[in-house]
Order: sequence, then C-alpha cells, then structure tokens
Amino acid sequence: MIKVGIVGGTGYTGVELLRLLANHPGAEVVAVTSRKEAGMKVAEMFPSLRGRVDVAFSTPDETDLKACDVVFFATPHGVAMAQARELLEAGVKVIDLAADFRLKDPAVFAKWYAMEHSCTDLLAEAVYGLPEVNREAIQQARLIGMAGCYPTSVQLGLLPLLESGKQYIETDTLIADCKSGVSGAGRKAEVGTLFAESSDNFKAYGVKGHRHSPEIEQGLSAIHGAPVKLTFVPHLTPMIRGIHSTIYARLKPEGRDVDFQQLFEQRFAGEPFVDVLPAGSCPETRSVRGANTARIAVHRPGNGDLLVILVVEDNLVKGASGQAVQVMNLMFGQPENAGLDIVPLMP
Ligand SMILES: NC(=O)C1=CN([C@@H]2O[C@H](COP(=O)(O)OP(=O)(O)OC[C@H]3O[C@@H](n4cnc5c(N)ncnc54)[C@H](OP(=O)(O)O)[C@@H]3O)[C@@H](O)[C@H]2O)C=CC1
Ligand SMILES: CC(=O)N[C@@H](CCC(=O)OP(=O)(O)O)C(=O)O
Repeated sequence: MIKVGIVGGTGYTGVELLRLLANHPGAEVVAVTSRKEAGMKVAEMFPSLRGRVDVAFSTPDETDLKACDVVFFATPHGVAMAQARELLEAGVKVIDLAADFRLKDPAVFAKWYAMEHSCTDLLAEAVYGLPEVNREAIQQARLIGMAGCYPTSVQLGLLPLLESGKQYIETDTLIADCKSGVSGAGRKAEVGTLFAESSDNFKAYGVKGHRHSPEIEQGLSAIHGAPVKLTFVPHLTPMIRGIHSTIYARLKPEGRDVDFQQLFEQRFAGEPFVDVLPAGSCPETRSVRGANTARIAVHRPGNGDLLVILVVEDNLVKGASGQAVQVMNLMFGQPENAGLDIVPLMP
C-alpha cells in the first residue's frame, strides 16, 4: 500500500483527492492536514466520505509527513516550496497541485505569483505533471508540479498539432477561450464566488493577463520545440464543476491537406483519459463530471483555414486531483487507471 499524506484536506482539491483515493486499491491516506480543524474526523466535515475515510485532520506542524511515501499539496501557491526539500531528503515523493513547481523560470514565477521562489534549484528537477506529454519523466520523478486546470485542457487540445515540430498551424496567433465552473476558485470564502454573485451570471476575467498564460506558453513551446504564442481568456460560468475550452488555430499551407480527425484519433488512441469524439461533435462539460476524462472534438468550419478545437474536463479531476492520482500511479508503478475507473455523473 502506498502511504499518502494530503496537506490541505479541507479544500476542494483536497476532498477530491480523498474521494478518489477512497476507491484506490493500492493507496491508503494516512495523514490529512488542516490548520483550523485539527482533531475533527474528515467524514464529519465531509459526510460524503462517511464509512469510507477514517482519518482525522491534524495540523501541518504536528503531522508526520515523513512517514508517508507520497505527499500531495492541495494548498495555495507557496506552501509546497517551503516543505518539499525536507520531504524529498527523507525519501518522500512530492506532488504539488499548486504552481510552485510548474514554471521553470523563477523570475516568471515571481512576476505572476507575487512571491520569490524559495528553492529555485528544485525547479530544474521538478517534472511537469501532464502524463500525455511527460509520461516517462513522471515515472522516474520524485517531485511533480501538476499542470494547472486550464493549461491541461489547452495543452491537450493542441498537442497533436504541435508536437514533434509539426508545422500545421500558425504558432503566434493561437487563441484559447476558456470557461470554468466556480469550484475552480477554491473553497475559501470570497465575494466573487458567492451564490448571488456567480449564479445566473457569466463574465470574463484576467483578460489583461492571467497566471496560466505563461504556463500554457511554456508547455506548448516545449511540446513544439519552438516558441508558441497564445491569447488566453478565462471566463467564470455558473457551473460548480467543469472547464470548456474553445481553441482557435489558423492553418498554415502545410496543414491544408491534413485529416485532423484522424490525426487526433491516432494521437490519443492509447491514452486512457483522452476521448476524441466523432467528427462534428460538441463535447459537454456534464459528460466528464466527476471523471478523469478529457473529451476533445476537432472542427474545421467550412473546410476553411481555421481549426476549432473543443475540450472539456472536470477542473477538479483531470484538471487537478484525478490527474494527480494518475501521476502518483505512474510514479509508483501502479496501473495508470487505479482509483480512476469512473463513469461520469449524469445528469
Ligand atoms: N480548484 C481547482 O479547480 C484547482 C485548484 N488547483 C490548485 O490546487 C490548490 C488547492 O486548490 P483548492 O483545493 O481549490 O483550494 P481551497 O481554497 O479549496 O483549499 C486550500 C486548502 O489549503 C489549506 N491551506 C491554506 N493555506 C495553507 C497553509 N499556509 N498551509 C497549509 N495548508 C493551507 C486549506 O486548509 P486549512 O485552511 O483547513 O488549513 C485548504 O484545505 C491551489 O494551489 C490551486 O491553485 C489546481 C487545479 C484546479
Ligand atoms: C475559476 C477560477 O478562479 N479559476 C482559477 C484557476 C484554477 C486554479 O486553482 O488554478 P491552478 O490550476 O493554477 O491551480 C483562476 O482563474 O485562478
């Protein structure tokens, strides 16, 4: 059994980790932290876990995380970087769901996250947690910076078009128009996510610049092997879970004769958590609710020179905790779908 610790068990990605790991045949949660709710049984706070999870919250300081095989950080940015080195030195693997280990350049991190990075030497070692791109590196890694929720959807949608230096699309005019459910903002109290503010409403945010832009561009440039520029505009939708990304890519002359439906189907044929829909389909966020699946459709309206790629995922599963469990499975030689064999909820 893999002994798992979770730092930040009272938040949305924390409770999602607990839900998924409750069904994992090869992992056991032995420690879950909360700064405020130490002593309380997890199932007391989350009745959905009654009879399935029998641990109590403990404060981060009192929790013996070094007794774990792996620790997930389901915490705000800046928490994992303060503890990662000590855990790694004790032989514990670290999976950070925040952004501490995603960006390779500490100056870029400092600009977008308004804090200095405290262990820049670990940035070189950290592996980006996106299995469809980095599976082999993840298998060897001891420190993972999980891909962000929007970045997962955008990178999966563009992967078949950009990898191996493919020259099918213009790489300086890409657009990702993305929508997220409100759980993407976390469980902490904020005016913008109050019911009266976010239900029956729809708005863009972060248009001048969002911290996921450098992450997406870093990932796409690594996939392509050359700089990729993308305009990213996120929107908040009155859903609880779900991300819908609509990605626009202008074709180059070299791409005009390509069968993109076939390209996408072939690229993702062996991927357990990416589903390419039949030609002409429009994926729905409800088709992935609660599951680790991303569903993708590729369109070429009017057979013109613009590709439109549609991607849906559950922000808390493939966009966060599900993908983190997938990564843990790879790091520990477990079947990649252990704990993740889930049929989405409907309706
Ligand atoms: N929500 C989403 O869809 C996604 C979130 N993420 C990332 O995952 C991380 C967690 O997100 P989410 O679960 O939504 O956030 P929440 O706000 O819902 O939860 C944050 C958790 O972190 C704990 N926490 C806060 N500050 C500290 C601290 N200084 N030390 C230790 N624990 C702390 C809180 O517990 P307590 O106060 O009880 O100690 C709480 O359990 C974030 O970095 C986020 O960017 C990534 C992908 C998607
Ligand atoms: C709706 C909403 O607020 N979404 C968050 C992104 C979700 C998240 O927590 O970001 P990471 O994937 O980087 O961890 C945001 O825009 O900042």
